[in-house]
Amino acid sequence: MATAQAQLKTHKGQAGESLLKVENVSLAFGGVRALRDVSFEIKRQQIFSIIGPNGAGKSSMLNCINGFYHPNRGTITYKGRPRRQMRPYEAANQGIARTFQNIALFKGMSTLDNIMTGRHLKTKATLMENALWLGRAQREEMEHRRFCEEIIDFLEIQAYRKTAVGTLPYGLQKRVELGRALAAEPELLLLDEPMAGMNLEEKQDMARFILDVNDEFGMTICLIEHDMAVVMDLSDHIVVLDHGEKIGEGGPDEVSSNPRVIEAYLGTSQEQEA
Ligand SMILES: Nc1ncnc2c1ncn2[C@@H]1O[C@H](COP(=O)(O)OP(=O)(O)OP(=O)(O)O)[C@@H](O)[C@H]1O
Repeated sequence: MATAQAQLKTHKGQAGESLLKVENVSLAFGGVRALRDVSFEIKRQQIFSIIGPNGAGKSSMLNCINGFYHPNRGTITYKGRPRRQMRPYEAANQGIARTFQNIALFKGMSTLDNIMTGRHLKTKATLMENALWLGRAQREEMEHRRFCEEIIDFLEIQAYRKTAVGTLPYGLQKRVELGRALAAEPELLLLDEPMAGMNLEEKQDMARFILDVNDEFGMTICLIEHDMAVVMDLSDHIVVLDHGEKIGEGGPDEVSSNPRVIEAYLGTSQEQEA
């Protein structure tokens, strides 16, 4: 039987192939233009970051990618298939998983049970089979449990597997949320501010897990993050948004020396950190 780690690797694809292409995407909420004609491409096995000041349109972009929002204009091509509109469950079915800026876990449920909810879309047994607890439902449940236990080992949260997540420190809750996203066996993992609210040690742990997920499973990761040290350390490629517009992109060196990016964002974020 394949281990969870082997299963997570099977989606690897060819490094450097286009996984997601965003072309001329615009999105407005009434008079607010959240995204204006934004284009970029995420390649397989990249760690790709979207940065920019508050209100720049970063979360709106993630919401377009995973089908929460539908762009007014433009196209998103995922695994070679262009689409204007995609519903969140379709995006999830096709291998896009996401964590949220504000943790979205079931606080009263254990770590294991929260991670198990990430396997929901992998369930093939019918409602009736589940209700009557027939053979296939039992086998699936055991298989999902084994998969989730292996994710728990990988994320080093064995000690908390039966603990209600609401009682865990913030950094560990974020790790459980990552575990739940991994349980869906995604090909594209969207992380919305994975380090927000963490202390230095928690940030270092999370950075290590993001790198391991990318290295060991070849998983493509797109993240939004305000901690520039983390972004510059982790990213292969960065896109910078400001007022809904793309104002720069490239590798960490290219982006951090781009005068437009420094003026709109890095200057202020560096001042805030000083
Ligand atoms: N559901 C919505 N309804 C109305 N306006 C929205 C909605 N979602 C986002 N906006 C607006 O779109 C713009 C971009 O917001 P978005 O949350 O995408 O920015 P962001 O870069 O993620 O910001 P932050 O770093 O503060 O999270 C903002 O002006 C915001 O108020």
